[in-house]
Amino acid sequence: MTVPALAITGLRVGIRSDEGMARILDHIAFSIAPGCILGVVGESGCGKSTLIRTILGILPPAAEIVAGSILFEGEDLRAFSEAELNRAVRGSRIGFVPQDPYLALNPLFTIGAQLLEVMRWHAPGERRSHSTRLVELLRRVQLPDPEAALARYPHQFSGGQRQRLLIAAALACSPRLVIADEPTTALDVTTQQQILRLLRELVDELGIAMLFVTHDLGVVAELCDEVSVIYAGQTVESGPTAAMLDRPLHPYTRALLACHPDRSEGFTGIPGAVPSPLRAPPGCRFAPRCAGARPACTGRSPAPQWPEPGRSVDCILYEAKAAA
Ligand SMILES: Nc1ncnc2c1ncn2[C@@H]1O[C@H](COP(=O)(O)OP(=O)(O)OP(=O)(O)O)[C@@H](O)[C@H]1O
Repeated sequence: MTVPALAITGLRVGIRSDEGMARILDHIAFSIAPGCILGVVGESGCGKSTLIRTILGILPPAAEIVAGSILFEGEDLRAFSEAELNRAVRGSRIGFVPQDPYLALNPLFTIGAQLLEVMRWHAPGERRSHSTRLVELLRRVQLPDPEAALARYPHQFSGGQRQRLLIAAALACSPRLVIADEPTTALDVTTQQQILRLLRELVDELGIAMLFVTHDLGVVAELCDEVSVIYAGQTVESGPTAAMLDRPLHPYTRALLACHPDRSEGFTGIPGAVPSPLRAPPGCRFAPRCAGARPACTGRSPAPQWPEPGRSVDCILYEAKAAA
């Protein structure tokens, strides 16, 4: 059996505040096989950034992992020291593509200086061999005139070209997992399509796994093999993309789809807002916004159900169906 590139189970992250300890992530679970792209979807405030920070080991001081495991290629990331994560995981075995290509590059240094520094930090070696590999990478991400690009500054590239540079930076140390944080949000639609196509090609060609975090189900439909939907810090539904978009099970996934202009007849929003983890409602956190909520939904958290092979849903309505 193939070892998943990333397997997360029962992940809980708490955050201390003046109002007490809040569960910012609660019962997060998913896994990603090599060569697969998993989309993690949720509205703003659902905990997507916290999830990324937890995996990369860069939570703010007030936050801590309370329970669960994060296995990266079978190794428990929670057991790694800060120095090991820094030297051998972040930016090397796990690459990262940030959201905003305009902010992520330092305007004062050339592309060559910035990207070669990343490569030297993780793999000290001869400058010339790093340069050769970097030029190959820039060619692979379809950046025009890659040799000349090394001597240029970030402002001399378009947004799409900067995102290609950041993808090259994420791949520079041959990662086994790439985490992409809404990498196309700041781009126009045509450039977005080109970047999505490039990411798909790279994953297929290199056999790496990708965790693609987004609020956009349209992007998920185009790119991802599997989807995990999170709401208020909890995984509510996971499964293969096509099945989930055709037959969403959880009321939140259905509501998200109904908000998408390409996938709904009349545009409807979801009433209310994602609750702060400090004031999370009891029971199912989506219940106050759910059209199908029953009194039992606020009494306790739903247990995960597997109504079809490869699909999971955390909703009391499916517990009743399973028991029938
Ligand atoms: N340091 C912190 N202290 C207190 N609450 C926090 C902290 N960081 C995040 N939160 C809260 O945790 C929840 C999840 O935040 P997070 O930034 O992970 O969401 P997100 O899905 O990434 O949102 P967005 O898409 O807007 O970036 C939010 O309610 C946020 O206010």
